[in-house]
Amino acid sequence: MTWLGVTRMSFIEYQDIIQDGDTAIVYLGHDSMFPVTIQHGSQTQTKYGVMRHSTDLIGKKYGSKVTCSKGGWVYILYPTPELWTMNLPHRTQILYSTDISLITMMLELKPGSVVCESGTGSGSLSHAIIRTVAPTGHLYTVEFHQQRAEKAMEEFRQHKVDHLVTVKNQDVCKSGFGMSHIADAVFLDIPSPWEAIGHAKSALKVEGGRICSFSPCIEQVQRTCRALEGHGFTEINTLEILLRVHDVRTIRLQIPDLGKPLEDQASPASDANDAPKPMTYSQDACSIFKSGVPPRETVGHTGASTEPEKMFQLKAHFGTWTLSSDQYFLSDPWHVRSDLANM
Ligand SMILES: C[S@@+](CC[C@H](N)C(=O)[O-])C[C@H]1O[C@@H](n2cnc3c(N)ncnc32)[C@H](O)[C@@H]1O
Repeated sequence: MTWLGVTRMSFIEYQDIIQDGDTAIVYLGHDSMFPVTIQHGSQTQTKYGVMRHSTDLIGKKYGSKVTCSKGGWVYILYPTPELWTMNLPHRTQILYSTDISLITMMLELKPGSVVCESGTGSGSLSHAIIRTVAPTGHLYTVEFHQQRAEKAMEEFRQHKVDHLVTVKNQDVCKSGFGMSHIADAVFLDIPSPWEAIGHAKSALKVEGGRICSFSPCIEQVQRTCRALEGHGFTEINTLEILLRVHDVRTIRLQIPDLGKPLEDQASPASDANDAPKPMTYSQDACSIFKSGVPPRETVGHTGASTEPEKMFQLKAHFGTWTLSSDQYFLSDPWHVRSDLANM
């Protein structure tokens, strides 16, 4: 993409040099980052002092260590969908990268895929989908809250991915996605997904489309599963993904004293009548190991709440269906479901 003769930053193509108009991520540490729009003449305050965009940022390489006015330093990072998810302005609850990775895999998204999504929310998942389906695929995302739809479109333009996404401001349960039989995949993150299953089916391609609906409550999951079954979806699964981060610890273990090696012993036979001796350990000799220790407790949710005390149980469920003329088949082509035929 070109702008005034130079390549402009885009969330789907890496660019080396920080330029006026870019969205960059200011990295102060693993738990301390924020996004900034680079602008000639602007400045950004950090706890390490001020950064002047014209002199400290524009023209520098992404990944550079930038020293602020009080002497401390930060890194300026190129924005990826993962970094955006960690730093975006929240207008709603959002999906995080753990769930996004499972959703991307189970929906079999790839470059060229056509995807329908609702609701757009804060655009966290949308950015990841757009990066995956680029450069030839497309995301159609439906959001019934007007300001959220407008803000998402503005961000897609700013991030130079607007040619890969269409935002529609409508109620997906009433008006659907506004297309028929072209989507490879549909994703739902709305309070009443069961009301949108019929529209999702109409949007999906005639054979082999996949759908995923993400819900925090098991009652929502049950209603959606029933709706999926009723509309002829097959292979319906309910999945939960739990992230287990291992702490790396350094452990010192004493080395047991195993005696002399056999070849150094005068005569192995001389020890034959000796009773077994208790294991002894050398006082000084230790081996140092690195060990991965799993957490004692695993947080039972990975999305829908950023506050640990609000622990929702999250379920994502997936269904695939294939349709051939007037009959529905399971994905095993030998097995025709007679109860779904003629639906
Ligand atoms: C939890 S947020 C989605 C977050 C999004 N997945 C993300 O990662 O940023 C749910 C969104 O769905 C929208 N929504 C709820 N019901 C809807 C409907 N029937 N049609 C369209 N949008 C709807 C809400 O306005 C809200 O913005």
